[in-house]
Amino acid sequence: MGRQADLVIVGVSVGVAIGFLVAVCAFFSLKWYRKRSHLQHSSSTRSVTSLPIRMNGVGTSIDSSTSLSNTFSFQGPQQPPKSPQQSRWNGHNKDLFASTSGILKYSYKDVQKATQNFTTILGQGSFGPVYKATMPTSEVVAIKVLASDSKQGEREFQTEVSLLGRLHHRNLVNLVGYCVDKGQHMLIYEYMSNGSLENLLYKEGERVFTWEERLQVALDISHGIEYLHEGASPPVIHRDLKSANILLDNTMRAKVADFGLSKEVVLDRKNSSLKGTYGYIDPEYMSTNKFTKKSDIYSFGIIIFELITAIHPQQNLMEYVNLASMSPDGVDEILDNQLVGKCSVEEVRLLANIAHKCLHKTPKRRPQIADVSQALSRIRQRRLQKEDTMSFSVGDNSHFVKRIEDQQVELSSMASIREIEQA
Ligand SMILES: Nc1ncnc2c1ncn2[C@@H]1O[C@H](COP(=O)(O)OP(=O)(O)OP(=O)(O)O)[C@@H](O)[C@H]1O
Repeated sequence: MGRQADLVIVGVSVGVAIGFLVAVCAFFSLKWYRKRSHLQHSSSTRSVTSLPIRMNGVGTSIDSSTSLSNTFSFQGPQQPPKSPQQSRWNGHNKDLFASTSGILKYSYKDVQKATQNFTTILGQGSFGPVYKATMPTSEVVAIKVLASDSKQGEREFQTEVSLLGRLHHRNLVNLVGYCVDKGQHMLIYEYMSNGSLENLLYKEGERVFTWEERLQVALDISHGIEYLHEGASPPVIHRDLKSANILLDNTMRAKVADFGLSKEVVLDRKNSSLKGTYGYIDPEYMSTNKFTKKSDIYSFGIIIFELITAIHPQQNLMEYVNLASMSPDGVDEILDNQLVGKCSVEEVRLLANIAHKCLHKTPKRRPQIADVSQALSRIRQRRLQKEDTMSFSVGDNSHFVKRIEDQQVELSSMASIREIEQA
């Protein structure tokens, strides 16, 4: 009986011990499971909702669900080689593109707020409206909203984002951000407070546009194109150079805008396969359908004549130019009224001569953009030298005036000495 009681006690103790062990194991397993599932949850939340990135010194976050990863691939020279860790995070590479190219990605909400719910319209282009906006970084920008029903617009949007990510020059309008959210595609550019060259030349009531400013604008455009043709790798042909695509900043320095957004030309209300804008298109391109750098040079020649004459290419500019070219001083007759008597006729003729070369019928005989820049620089240097000579001669006169004044002082003091002696 006593032995039986011992056995029961041992059995109960073993049972209690096993039960305790099982309970302890269950407790720790539960704790470990909870910890693990929490970690998994937080890491998946991070990768699905937002990626914190830092660009241009500004911290921001990108919504990975709206990344461009599924729509196009980017292979710019500035993209750093992928690290093994990056390759594993394949789904987020395009967000890294946004950070490496320095172009910020904004949400629809950000843009809506920055444009005061799209009420600050600057103008309407063929791709959609453009709004003025102040971003959370307090930078003032221009936001181009691409029409959502335009398939071509979407393709061009992708082209421009990838292009501009690698193109930076002081004479190009910088892309500073973009938004692809809620079915909308928007491009965010630096704000150019003096608007387009087209508005400056043709809108009534715009400020006086001096000859010196026009020469500088021509040189700025030339440098912008030079960067596209000679500096970018691979080279970029603009395809839609026109005064509406030249924008001016607060100091009246010009920048080339809208590369990557060239659109098809509408002829007889039908889209042709040609790209560009009526009045600026190289006739050689119209007949061969081959667009080269020299077609951009042609369009630039037209812009130079706009600067000289303030006649719009869609208002028979070329007819006036051809008529004027029949006599050596013909260009004086078509000079913008604002400039008459306020600029050097010699300089006008030199500039017209450059424009004529750009418009040569045979593309091969048109100058390269670097030659155009040089020729424009020479006109400006010439003017600066002239100004120097003039200021030197003005300086000489003042020297003579000073000497005469000194002599007068000397004479009068001599006279007063004589008066004293006589007294
Ligand atoms: N970065 C900018 N800063 C200030 N204003 C701008 C900027 N970009 C465009 N605008 C203005 O917005 C208007 C529309 O510009 P947009 O580039 O869309 O069309 P466009 O070049 O005039 O015509 P198209 O689309 O037919 O080429 C123009 O009046 C232009 O001056």
